[in-house]
Amino acid sequence: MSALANHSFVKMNGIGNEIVVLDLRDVKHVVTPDEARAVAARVPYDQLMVLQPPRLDGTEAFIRIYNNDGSESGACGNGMRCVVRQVFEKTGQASATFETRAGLLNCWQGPAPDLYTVDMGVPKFGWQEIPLAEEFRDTRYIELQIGPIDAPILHSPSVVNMGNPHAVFWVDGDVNSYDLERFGPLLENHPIFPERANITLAHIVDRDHITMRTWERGAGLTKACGSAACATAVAAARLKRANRIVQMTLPGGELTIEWRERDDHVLMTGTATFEFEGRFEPQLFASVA
Ligand SMILES: N[C@@H](CCC[C@H](N)C(=O)O)C(=O)O
Repeated sequence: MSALANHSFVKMNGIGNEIVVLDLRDVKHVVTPDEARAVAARVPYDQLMVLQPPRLDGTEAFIRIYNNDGSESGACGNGMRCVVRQVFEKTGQASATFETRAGLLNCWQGPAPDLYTVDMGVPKFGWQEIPLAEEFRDTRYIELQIGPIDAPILHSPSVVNMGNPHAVFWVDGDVNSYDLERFGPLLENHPIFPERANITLAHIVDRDHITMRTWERGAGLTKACGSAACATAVAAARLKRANRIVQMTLPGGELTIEWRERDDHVLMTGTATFEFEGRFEPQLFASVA
């Protein structure tokens, strides 16, 4: 029987990004793609954040991040804030370090009681780090052969790795006026992205404010993608079109992103909302590997 049978979970959201938090620190079990998809069929989520026993001294947990298609990612900003809130409410802590596949993340409560900040680390810009399938010396803009997509503005994204791959397409005006549902999957799976990519449309309102919308790798259209907000803020600052502290407006809410001058770390601040707790019925995993 699956180790997840009868296990408790918590449903949360990070400004509308649907998150399930599953604390498996008491169980030696790595969730399989089939189990991740079975959980999504029972409790629809964008990302499943699984806490595994810590592998390093001084860390709270090793976090595995699953998209609802069963694939794994190195980063999920909104999901991390949900994990942080859960852990802090249980332990009374106000700061902690977590390990992810992309590295160590320092997290803390603040600057207001309902806000959580995650240090998302240092962005990467090298074409092999994103990764891209071929060499681009300058990743502030890359020329993409997009093919049959009938959207002429979608051609030169900025690309950034924020623990996961991101392509940011700069658009004028309302980010909702583009058919992201149609061309998101084509761009996510474009051959230039060997590990696929998260696809964002972003509009720079002014140097302190950006609006954006994301088609997520492995999850589709979501109300918010925290790592995409970080990638977008950093890409805009790299192009000298925005300041290093910016307000990001996503369909699900607001995030503040700071690309810290002194060490190039990206700090993401926003809320994390509790929805409900539950327990998985054993039969959910009956036919699962
Ligand atoms: N919603 C997330 C990003 C989740 C992972 C992403 N879909 C990927 O596969 O890289 C966020 O808030 O960062």
